[in-house]
Amino acid sequence: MGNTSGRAGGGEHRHAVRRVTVIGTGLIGTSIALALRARDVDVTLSDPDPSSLRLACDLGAGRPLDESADPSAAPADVAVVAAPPAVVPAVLRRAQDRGLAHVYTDVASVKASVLAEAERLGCDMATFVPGHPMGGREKQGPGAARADLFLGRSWALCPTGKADPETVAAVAEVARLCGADPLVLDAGVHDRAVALVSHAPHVAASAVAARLVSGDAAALTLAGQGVRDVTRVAGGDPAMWTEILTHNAAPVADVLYAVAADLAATADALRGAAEEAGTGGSDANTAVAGGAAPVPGTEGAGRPPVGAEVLAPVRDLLERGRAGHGRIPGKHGTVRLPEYTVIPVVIPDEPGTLGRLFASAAAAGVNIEDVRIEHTPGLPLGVAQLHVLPEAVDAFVRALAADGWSVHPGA
Ligand SMILES: NC(=O)c1ccc[n+]([C@@H]2O[C@H](COP(=O)([O-])OP(=O)(O)OC[C@H]3O[C@@H](n4cnc5c(N)ncnc54)[C@H](O)[C@@H]3O)[C@@H](O)[C@H]2O)c1
Ligand SMILES: O=C(O)C(=O)C[C@]1(C(=O)O)C=C[C@@H](O)C=C1
Repeated sequence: MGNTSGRAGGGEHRHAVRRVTVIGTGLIGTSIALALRARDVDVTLSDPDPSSLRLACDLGAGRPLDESADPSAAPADVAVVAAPPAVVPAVLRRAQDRGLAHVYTDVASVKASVLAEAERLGCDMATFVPGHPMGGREKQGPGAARADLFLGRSWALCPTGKADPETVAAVAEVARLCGADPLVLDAGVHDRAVALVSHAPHVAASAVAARLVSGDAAALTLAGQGVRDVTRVAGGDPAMWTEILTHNAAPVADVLYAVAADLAATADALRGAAEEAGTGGSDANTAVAGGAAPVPGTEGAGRPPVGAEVLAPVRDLLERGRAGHGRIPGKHGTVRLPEYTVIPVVIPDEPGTLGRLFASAAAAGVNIEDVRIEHTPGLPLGVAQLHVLPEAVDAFVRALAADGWSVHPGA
């Protein structure tokens, strides 16, 4: 990105942010509000969907904005518009007209189109600093919100040049209060960057996941962590993602053509290898249902190995893939998240099991910080992966074992 980007002033222009209004209490708005509440910021909330607003308030994300009062009498320091990209400019314009805050930002996943429309609608660009926190989930709504969603993540800020440094500093402070690292960059540069690191990967994940729709049930039973990792984001909301992709269409298309070319070259090479090895078949489900097929490039089938030059494009993609993966900065940047120890517990797949397990934890005085359940369809057992603080592990394992649980520390 050369000199078109930079970390937002690290203290030079620190701005005290004490009152924030969040407009749109879905996943991102509520996560921001929860993070700000944890730093004692006074947060007011607004959403056209009363059930989202109520749930956000019940989660402790803030109190409802009094829509009947005149907000310009006591404007918030910052208003955060956390609505879908297409409505952000109109919501911003209305918030500015009402005088809700001194400074405004948004969180939309695309920036150039939002900026252009905000200008077209006559929004005040001197008080608007477009933003995009690079943390999220494949779930929607306030129920999925987490105060730690942005810890150690970059938070893009794309000021137009009309906003003064104090205004940019106020929004950078919101990002910092959420535990993120603000990064100032041009909107077009931002959109090309997220096409590469977020939007095209989302489409690629969906393309892989879409193959599973017609996948044989027997094949899906073999799903392990690999396919879960590769397709996690494909669980996102299709309506929201269609909007995001449409707003960043050209940069995403560029990346997808390159991905498609790599996939096509790899498929051609593998088809060539299969033909050379005389194994020909092309249906993944047939391969699973019909037993083991000879692996091209090995001597196992009693045929000569497939030539290295036939497989060169495959190897080349795998090498470049590993190199690209290695360039992704550490998941949480320089921020250290609490380290939890994972305690696997084998649990029967029957009603009430988790309740009893949590009751055992509570009786032992141990807080379960997070829980994941691994469960193979059709099996009567699953594994609950309980995340606890390291200092609680010994007492916890003893207590669970004493209660008769099949507990497997270190497994
Ligand atoms: N989901 C992610 O991982 C992620 C990450 C970073 C940024 N974003 C961006 O955050 C924004 C919100 O996404 P989300 O995932 O929180 O979606 P969400 O569906 O969880 O929440 C969107 C909220 O906006 C509200 N809303 C709709 N129209 C509105 C309007 N006119 N005025 C005010 N509120 C309105 C909805 O009622 C809903 O509560 C989007 O712009 C998205 O691009 C999403
Ligand atoms: O982690 C996820 O689930 C996300 O999809 C988050 C993610 C991303 O691609 O990193 C998705 C869209 C956003 O605009 C920002 C972040």
